Amino acid sequence: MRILVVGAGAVGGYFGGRLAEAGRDVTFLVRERRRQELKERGLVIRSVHGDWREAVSTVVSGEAADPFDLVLLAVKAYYLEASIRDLEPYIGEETRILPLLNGVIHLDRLREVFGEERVLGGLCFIETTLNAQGEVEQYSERHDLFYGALTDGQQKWLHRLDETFAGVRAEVRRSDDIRREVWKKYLFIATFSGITSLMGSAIGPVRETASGLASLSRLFSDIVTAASVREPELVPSLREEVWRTLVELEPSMKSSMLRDMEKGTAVEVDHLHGSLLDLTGPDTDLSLLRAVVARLKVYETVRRMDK
Ligand SMILES: NC(=O)C1=CN([C@@H]2O[C@H](COP(=O)(O)OP(=O)(O)OC[C@H]3O[C@@H](n4cnc5c(N)ncnc54)[C@H](OP(=O)(O)O)[C@@H]3O)[C@@H](O)[C@H]2O)C=CC1
Ligand SMILES: CC(C)(CO)C(=O)C(=O)O
Repeated sequence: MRILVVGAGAVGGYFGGRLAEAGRDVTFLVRERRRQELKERGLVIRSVHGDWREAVSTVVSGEAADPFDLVLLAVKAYYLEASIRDLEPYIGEETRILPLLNGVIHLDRLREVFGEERVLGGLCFIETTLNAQGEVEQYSERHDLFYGALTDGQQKWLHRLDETFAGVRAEVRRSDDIRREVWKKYLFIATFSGITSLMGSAIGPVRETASGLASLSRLFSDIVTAASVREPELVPSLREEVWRTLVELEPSMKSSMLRDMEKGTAVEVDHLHGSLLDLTGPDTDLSLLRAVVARLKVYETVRRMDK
């Protein structure tokens, strides 16, 4: 199986690195700056599960390569359109794309561009970031990746993924209902990234403060209300389970969005939170969700003004 990992960042670098570590045939689609970094230092993973450093194969869009069997897509949502253009030459008739982005609307877009059969369902739970040296740093234990079929036709293809991930140093699981898992993660991450970014804090202190906990609860309720417009049966059925996850999270846990804000990089506000507001009209009372969008938009404005 020839694998193309699009984005050698916090997520792609980690799971792509673990696949390469297990001897799989992995190439990273990168841009020029990242290629230089990887050339000089190799791909470096610093993790509670064991560090790893190795030279990796890279391709920069435009360079010739045969179509790949599997594309692991791990870019931020604001680079989705550019990455679609960049990876198009490497997609063949039999290629399957496994996206690991948070959220859901990228799936609509990928299916529109590449066709429903090519796009699998996927997601991950991992707390990683790229440090100033371009190394993947992992902060907590979880390194879980879920994949599954979004169409009946994809079911027969999944055994190839089972084989590909066998023996890889990560918790990789096939899901029989990946759509449910993707939405569960979306409700969770929209709330978790929203509240930690709004409060500028890990989750523990938010829950420890009465008004912080009330805001967390209100934001979750707003997100469930908005998401239910699109998925009226599935979303309410996930409510209890996702809330339990939010109240049981390790107190020190921060979202990747908050980490991005601490680094001063862009945030996936339109993809994760704005798209939820788009599902409802302007009169729907979603005050906490609107406050999160406003906070993140102001952050983006300040970034632009500082440049
Ligand atoms: N980090 C985390 O802990 C988690 C993140 N996620 C989700 O995973 C997704 C990826 O996030 P994350 O890995 O943190 O993001 P990062 O910014 O760390 O990594 C994304 C990488 O993609 C590269 N990239 C972007 N566009 C292209 C392109 N056209 N061609 C080649 N490379 C490209 C960027 O490279 P360049 O340097 O050139 O810009 C960057 O290295 C997001 O949707 C995020 O929400 C999900 C779970 C956990
Ligand atoms: C919460 C976490 C770390 C779990 O994967 C995540 O998805 C994110 O912060 O983007």
